[in-house]
Amino acid sequence: MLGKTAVEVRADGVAVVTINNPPLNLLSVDGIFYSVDLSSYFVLSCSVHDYSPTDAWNYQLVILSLKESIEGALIRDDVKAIVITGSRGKFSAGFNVTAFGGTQGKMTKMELGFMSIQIVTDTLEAARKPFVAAIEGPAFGGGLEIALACHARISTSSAQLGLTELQYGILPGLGGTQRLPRLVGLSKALEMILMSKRVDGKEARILSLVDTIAPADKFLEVACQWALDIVERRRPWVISLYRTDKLESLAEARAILKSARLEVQGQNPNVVHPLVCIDVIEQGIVSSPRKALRKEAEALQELRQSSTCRSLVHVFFAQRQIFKIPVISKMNLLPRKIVKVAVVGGGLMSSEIATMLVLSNYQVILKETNKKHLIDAISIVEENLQNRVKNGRATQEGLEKSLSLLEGVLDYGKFKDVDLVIEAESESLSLKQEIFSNLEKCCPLHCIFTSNISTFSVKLVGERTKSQHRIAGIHFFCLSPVMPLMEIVHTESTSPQVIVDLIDFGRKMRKTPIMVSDWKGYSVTSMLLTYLHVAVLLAERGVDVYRIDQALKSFGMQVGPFRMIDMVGLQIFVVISKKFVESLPDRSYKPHLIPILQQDNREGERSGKGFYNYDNCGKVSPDPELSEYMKTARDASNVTIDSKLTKLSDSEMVEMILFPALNEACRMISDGVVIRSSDLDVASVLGMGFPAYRGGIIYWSDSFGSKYICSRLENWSKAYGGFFQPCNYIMERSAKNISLTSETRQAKSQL
Ligand SMILES: C[C@H](O)CC(=O)SCCNC(=O)CCNC(=O)[C@H](O)C(C)(C)COP(=O)(O)OP(=O)(O)OC[C@H]1O[C@@H](n2cnc3c(N)ncnc32)[C@H](O)[C@@H]1OP(=O)(O)O
Repeated sequence: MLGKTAVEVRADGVAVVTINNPPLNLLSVDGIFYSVDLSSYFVLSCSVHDYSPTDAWNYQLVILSLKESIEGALIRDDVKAIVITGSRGKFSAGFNVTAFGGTQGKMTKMELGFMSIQIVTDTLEAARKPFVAAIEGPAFGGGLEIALACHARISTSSAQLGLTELQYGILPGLGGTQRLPRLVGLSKALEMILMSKRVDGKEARILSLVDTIAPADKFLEVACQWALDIVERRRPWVISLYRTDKLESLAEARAILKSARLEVQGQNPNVVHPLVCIDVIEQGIVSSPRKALRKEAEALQELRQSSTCRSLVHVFFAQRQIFKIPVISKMNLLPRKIVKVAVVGGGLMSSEIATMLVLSNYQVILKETNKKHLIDAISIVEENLQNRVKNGRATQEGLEKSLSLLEGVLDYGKFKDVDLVIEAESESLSLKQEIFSNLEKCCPLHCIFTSNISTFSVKLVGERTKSQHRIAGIHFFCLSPVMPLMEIVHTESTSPQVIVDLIDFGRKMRKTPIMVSDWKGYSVTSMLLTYLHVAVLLAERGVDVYRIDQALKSFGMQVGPFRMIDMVGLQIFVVISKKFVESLPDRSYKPHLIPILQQDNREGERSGKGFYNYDNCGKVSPDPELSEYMKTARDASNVTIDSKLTKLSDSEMVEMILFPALNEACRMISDGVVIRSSDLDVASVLGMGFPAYRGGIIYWSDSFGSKYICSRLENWSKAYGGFFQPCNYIMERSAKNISLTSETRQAKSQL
């Protein structure tokens, strides 16, 4: 039965309690437990079985089944110690997060307090028999918190441990705020909790989060022996909640908490849950951990109903949906191994792609036709890798290993064992078609041919081959090395196997791959470009560049648009913009300012100057000289300062810059470019730096409604041209007053 925990009492007197709620042994199956008033139940009864009318939900709430199992083991005379583990190699991935973000149910403040205090603290941690957690696979959120309350933890080296609750806008609710700092020290605990950081068993051992690591075939045995050793007093019986030896002194702790508060306020000024979490941790340190447990439960009850929580839970599930490709997912195809990748073309983009590939341990052939261009391209890869060493993200040894994976070539001689080709040549259809014909002649039959950013449809690029089934597009997002997004462009002929291979390739590159249809060469990149273009339009009409960046940062974007252009590099921005402007002139803005900056070698962060100044220590500062460039750009293009725009409030500015990007996103939904609208929420978060706590760009639109968005775009389009013209999707929905997130009548993607 779902949600059951199994108990096996061994001959040596150890009861092994196994959480058995496959596939991830979540502690609850769904949000149902929030619709039950547990507080009144637990006042009446302490046994799950006494509560017969809702026996079914008892098993929905796995933690109650766990409580029953451990209470059963505690009263048995033949049980000396208890080991808690999870079935099928997974300890527990914590609570089902669908239970969070809703406002349903009558959960009172007592309920999570009950679980945290009566079950985890008073039944488990305070038991007269020792508990040991045997951890394999994931131990996240509430799963790890149960392990923290055990008197010792044994894990495999590949186990994954973390208190990931802040990722959902809540805080650890089963005592994690109190026990983790006491086990690993306050600094480390804050780092793990505030960043929802996951560590493997090896790192957990270094942190003293686990007591020892053991091989997968022995860890349960080791845990049982450890439990018996505690009984025999050969190992310490440690109650985490009252440990103080790992905690910093009170003065140090206060200083650490103060700087953590400043940091989270600086990073995320619009969310409260990290600050609430720090308050709860502090209370445990300066007052009493038990009082803090109650505060933790109350805070969880409050936070789980917030819009931040709802948005973050939406993003969590949207991210998981992305990997589900209707039809193909059901085929159960396994990805083929990609070992060697060829990059064709020696421009800046090819060097960036080659850098990412060697960093992901792929063997790489970089092909150019011109020797000098090849040498230049390889030196850019070297420079990229050197920069990683300089800023401490890699070692010299790592750099040498990465470089050893790269080989520059001038012909196709070494393509006979290549598994994947990424063509990144300049924008000439005939050149691209010729390259694809050559690839067909020189590469093995299984090799996948892809084209990187192109204004031409992928189908057209591969037209002269007989290999349509193995042709696709790969778009690395502009900020490729930093943005964890990758687009896979499929045609109607791309085979399901190739799609599965490319999704796996994306995952191995640590990117989230989003599927888009081969549609006139425009894709998610156009959403980002529109956002950047409007920002430039406003700046050229007199709005201060740094004010624009600050307004967008305050809204929650990871970086403002001009800082982002500097990070991408003006050269790459121009290359991508040019294609966008050429193919969609009515939907793009041709920036006048950028070429003027480039004339003075202001190429962005890489050159030390762009919209900002960058010093050698990585300090970024506004440049007072920028206003001169602005003036020159205005004079050269006859653009004048627009007092209406310079008087925009910050929130009006945010809308004016983000609604056109939303407009682009809506076009992609209605044209069936993406599989589902939530894919664009993920794309905006991972590709544009849109704040996840606002749920992504489409989800966010619900806070305005289609009518408002449409009317704003219409007004701007009257004043500033077709660039702002709302698409049919928005106009139709506005006319009917339907939300932009509603899936009704959404055009179907080809997949
Ligand atoms: C009170 C407490 O303090 C609060 C909490 O416990 S909050 C919960 C903390 N837990 C987490 O953050 C774990 C989140 N999950 C994960 O990171 C990953 O699922 C994992 C690393 C555990 C496994 O990854 P992987 O093997 O790739 O499986 P994945 O596809 O992600 O998940 C399998 C299914 O479980 C679902 N799932 C995973 N974790 C879930 C969770 N915590 N709640 C609800 N559903 C979850 C996924 O959506 C997916 O559903 P689907 O099959 O319908 O698409």
